[in-house]
Amino acid sequence: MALVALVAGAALIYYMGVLVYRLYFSPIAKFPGPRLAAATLWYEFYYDVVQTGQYTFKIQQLHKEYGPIVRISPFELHIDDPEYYEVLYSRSSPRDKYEFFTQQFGNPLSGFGTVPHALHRLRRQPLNEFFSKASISKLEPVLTTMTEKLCSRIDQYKGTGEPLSMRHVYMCLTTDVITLYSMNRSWNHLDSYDFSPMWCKTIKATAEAGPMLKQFPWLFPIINSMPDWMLGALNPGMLLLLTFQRDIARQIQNIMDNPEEEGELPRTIFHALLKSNLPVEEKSLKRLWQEGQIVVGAGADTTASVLSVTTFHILDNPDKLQKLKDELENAFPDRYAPVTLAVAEQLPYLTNIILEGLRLSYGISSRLQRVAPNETLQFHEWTIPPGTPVGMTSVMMHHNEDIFPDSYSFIPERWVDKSLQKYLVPFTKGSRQCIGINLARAELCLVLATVFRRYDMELFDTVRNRDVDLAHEMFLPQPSQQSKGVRVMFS
Ligand code: HEM
Repeated sequence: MALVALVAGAALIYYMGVLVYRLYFSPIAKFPGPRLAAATLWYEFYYDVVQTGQYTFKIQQLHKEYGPIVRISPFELHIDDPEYYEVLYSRSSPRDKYEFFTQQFGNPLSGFGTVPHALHRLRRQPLNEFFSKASISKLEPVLTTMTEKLCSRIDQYKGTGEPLSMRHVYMCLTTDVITLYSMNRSWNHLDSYDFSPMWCKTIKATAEAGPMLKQFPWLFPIINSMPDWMLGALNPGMLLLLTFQRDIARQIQNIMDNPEEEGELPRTIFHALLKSNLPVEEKSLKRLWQEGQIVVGAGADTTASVLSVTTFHILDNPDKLQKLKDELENAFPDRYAPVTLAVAEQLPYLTNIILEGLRLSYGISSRLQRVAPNETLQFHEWTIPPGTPVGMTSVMMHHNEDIFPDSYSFIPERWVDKSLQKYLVPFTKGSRQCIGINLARAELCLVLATVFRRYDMELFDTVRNRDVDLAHEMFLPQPSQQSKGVRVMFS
């Protein structure tokens, strides 16, 4: 009994000490923000886990109350000032990631999950050529074939009055493209009779588990050691994720066992990594499946979400729809001929539609922290000590009313002013910018041009604030839990 009291007393003194340190002596003690957020990570936990993806909205409010820089946790700062974006997300100065945040994905060995700047540079380098603009333009025939396959599936529904759930439909396409391109084996989701809704669920469940895993990373080994039946009963989403990981690992093991000849480009990202001059420990199966999981996960839902949100906004604005249709008809007189990327990319209205779609779908909706390991950052009168995680958020950038007036409205015309592009950050900027940006842009351009040239489309029971607008911030933006998705009828 006395021992228990002693331990409890010692723990209490320890936690009081931590509290006093965080509030008064931490290197970021002087930054404005709620005292509770400065004292404990439970503040963030409450908004992210208990309230399900609400911390982004709370941070928005905190900026209104405390100004453009806020301490949002015992360790982390957040900035809302579009002019600071390129300083924080620097291309030239070293920027680490923030381990507390990246650990939620369970992929510390992937480029995406890598914390130190130099190691990230090393890991990313062998993949750069694979996803360069030149490599992606060689991929056009594959993209065209996949887009035609998408159309043949849409044709089955055309004129039937049966709506299609566009995030599922688009995600089949984006998944087939990224798996074929990066692993040389398409998962053929476009062949699925119901557009693989389970796959969308898997990615959503992965993102949903993130906030909890971020706070309690020791859950990972427990999850990994559970038998499948138990995990499936406790959390079906996690089981889906493990199945996805195992599938990729099997495929890589196959490649490692049968290294094959190569064409102009390595046949898969794994061939590229295996033949690179990375040190041998960087070529382990464990690291490769983590890289594979990130590339497939990052390449599928992000692009599908932008396509689906953009489709909604075009159809929700009949005057813009007509303008787009006129431009496409002019450029591609035969509505059934495949669209060519070189022509589509030059169309000014389509280009502005895509920019506006990217703005209103945000890309990744959570804050992305960067840590300047050796540099003291200066933000107005505030001096930020080296090693401090600082985040900014695309949602706040894209709704800055000084830069994007009437920011919740879909106004492609605003992009006539090219200087605005500096503030569009769905792919973030700097050394950690999305590696798939060229592929994503090519997919957005080809798919939107093809679908809107070929079909007459109408929204089906799709309500913006229920089905489209950001309601839960789960790394990827999610609409309300009542959402039935963006549903479209084709004729
Ligand atoms: C519209 C579609 C897309 C958007 C909005 C998007 C957005 C982003 C963002 C914001 C990041 C940085 C994340 C961070 O800082 O933590 C990122 C990283 C990444 N994205 Fe994308 N992405 C898209 C499509 C793709 C595609 C098609 C691929 C396929 C290759 C891809 C692969 C990756 C990878 C591998 C990373 C990690 C890069 C690194 O850390 O070096 N993304 N993406």
